[in-house]
Amino acid sequence: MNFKRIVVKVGSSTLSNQNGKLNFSQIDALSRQLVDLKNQGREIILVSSGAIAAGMGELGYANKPASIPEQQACAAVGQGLLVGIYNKFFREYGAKSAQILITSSDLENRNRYLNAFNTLKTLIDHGVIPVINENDTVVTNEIKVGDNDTLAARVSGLVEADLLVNLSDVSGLYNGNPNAENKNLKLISKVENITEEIEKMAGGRGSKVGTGGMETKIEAAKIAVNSGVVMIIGPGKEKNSLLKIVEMAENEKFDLGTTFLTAKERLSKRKQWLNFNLPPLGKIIVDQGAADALLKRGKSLLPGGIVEVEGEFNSGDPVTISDGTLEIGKGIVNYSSDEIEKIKGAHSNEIKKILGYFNKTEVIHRDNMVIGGDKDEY
Ligand SMILES: Nc1ncnc2c1ncn2[C@@H]1O[C@H](COP(=O)(O)OP(=O)(O)O)[C@@H](O)[C@H]1O
Ligand SMILES: N[C@@H](CCC(=O)OP(=O)(O)O)C(=O)O
Repeated sequence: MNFKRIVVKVGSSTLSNQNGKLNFSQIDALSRQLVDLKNQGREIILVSSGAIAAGMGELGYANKPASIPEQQACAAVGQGLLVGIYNKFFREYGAKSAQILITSSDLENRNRYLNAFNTLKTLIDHGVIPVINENDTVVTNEIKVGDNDTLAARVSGLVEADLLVNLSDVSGLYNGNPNAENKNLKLISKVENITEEIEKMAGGRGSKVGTGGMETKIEAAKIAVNSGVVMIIGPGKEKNSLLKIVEMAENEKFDLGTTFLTAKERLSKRKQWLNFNLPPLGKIIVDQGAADALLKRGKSLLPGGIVEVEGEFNSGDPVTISDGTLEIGKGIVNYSSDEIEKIKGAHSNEIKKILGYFNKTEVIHRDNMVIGGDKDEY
């Protein structure tokens, strides 16, 4: 396998000490390895946490402050410091870098999503290593859950990366939380399917500076593998671990960390955006016939198969599709929740009579839909 385009995510716990002071040897070693990978002819994007941790030291906090505004203040102070340090090391090793601050809601907006792609692609074409972090000043949820893991996965789908390496303070995913003083834990070296059993293994954060723990890394792995990107969780602090991980992955070995394999083909960029970046605003529940048509026969959703509508949404909004028990997909609707309430169960040629006007035959067209079990879409 050839991994040309690689996204590397590094956690706060790898870049800083428990007291919030930055670990310069670690940042130096990471920068050197990133430039080595670039000099091997690869395209590299770094998603780096560590702004809050860097700011903690600067503003005199020994522990992560409890309030979100204080954490945001730390991030604002720390982000500049962090990027300055990366810049220094990258320049020393002969590479250029750029700062990109981005939030999940930026990626929900189709134009911003495509703008982010265009900027990243142009930077890569110039041989620059983009350094991405969440724009912590304007978000609160991401700070609470440590969304850089999922942000890195979304970015890896956005740029159509071949590999996402998530460097952490653990060697990979264990069959239990090492934080909970579990003994005799086993490292899972390869995950072919992210089953419920795998999800249950993941617990919360392990250090005073990390956020989200293994839970957010498993969520990230789901996004990555469904976007056609292999993801590896590996030890950030082990000497030359990043170089070793990339070499190992190219040789299809599984000696270091945990590798999440891609089971399916990459979703198209538009379907990735719909599936992983757009939060649903409502739910449409369909009958068994419609569920079968969507799951097995690649059909669009017509009003006749709809039994229930939940939430309030407009035409053009994203919704989930459920068979009443399980979520079977996601799509963008051609009718509002009020309109669907009126036309549900009806034949498409009755829409005009019921509403007094006609928009589209389908409530959700196949092109605007991602269905979980539908192999040809992955
Ligand atoms: N099953 C598990 N296997 C490995 N680590 C786990 C597991 N469950 C929870 N963890 C915790 O997740 C931590 C890594 O996540 P986190 O603290 O957010 O670090 P980072 O800053 O690298 O994102 C580990 O230190 C570990 O304590
Ligand atoms: N944006 C925050 C990091 C949030 C986060 O995801 O942290 P981590 O779990 O260390 O990757 C910061 O730079 O401090």
